[in-house]
Amino acid sequence: MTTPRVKICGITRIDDALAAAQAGADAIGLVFYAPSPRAISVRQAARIVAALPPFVTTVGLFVDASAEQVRETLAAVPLDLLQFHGNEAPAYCEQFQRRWIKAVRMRDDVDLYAIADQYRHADGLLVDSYKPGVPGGTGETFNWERVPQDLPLPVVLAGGLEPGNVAEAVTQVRPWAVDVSGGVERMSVQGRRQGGIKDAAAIRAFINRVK
Ligand SMILES: O=C(O)c1ccccc1N[C@@H]1O[C@H](COP(=O)(O)O)[C@@H](O)[C@H]1O
Repeated sequence: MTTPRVKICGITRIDDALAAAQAGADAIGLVFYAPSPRAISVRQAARIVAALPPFVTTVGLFVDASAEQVRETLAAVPLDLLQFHGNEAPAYCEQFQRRWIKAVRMRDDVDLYAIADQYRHADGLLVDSYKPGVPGGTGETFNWERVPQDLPLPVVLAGGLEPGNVAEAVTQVRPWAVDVSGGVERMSVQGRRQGGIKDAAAIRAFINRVK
């Protein structure tokens, strides 16, 4: 089995981006979706990308954004890949002349073969948990048995991954990559995740478990 790539999503601070890179992350994700606790401004995103060492893929996450918002972001931030996490149609995703992946929220009726066919020009399918009213970053897992091994697109597994469950997830699903956000965030004293603030030790533990 190929060792899965790791994307650390929801980065909002330069120090967290550098911690992810030093721990061996293959990609970082920047959330351009205002309602998210991990939302980032274009200006801060540009600063983070400029601070990164080479060979770390920069991913811009959008949720049903206008095409203008995506274009304006691309003009200011050198993103390598776009992650569409809403209800974007294939033609919309293809218009930016940039590599892209499509997120699929695993509702009960989802047919991943049909979606892979519909989004056949994507560079990958990101499979995430379904929670009504929450487009992503749910911190919840889903039934990994629902992800077939023979999809025609690279699979990025997401949804509630953390250092304690990622090894099992990788063994079961054999994804091309894994994506984590909440599972490597700092905890408050009340035991709540601090949206957008990462925990360097948790990032290291997560990547060590995968690799
Ligand atoms: O991180 C967010 O706040 C977010 C908001 C809207 C859409 C997607 C979002 N994040 C993505 O959700 C999955 C799972 O996150 P988690 O590990 O369960 O917290 C992941 O792909 C993030 O990139």
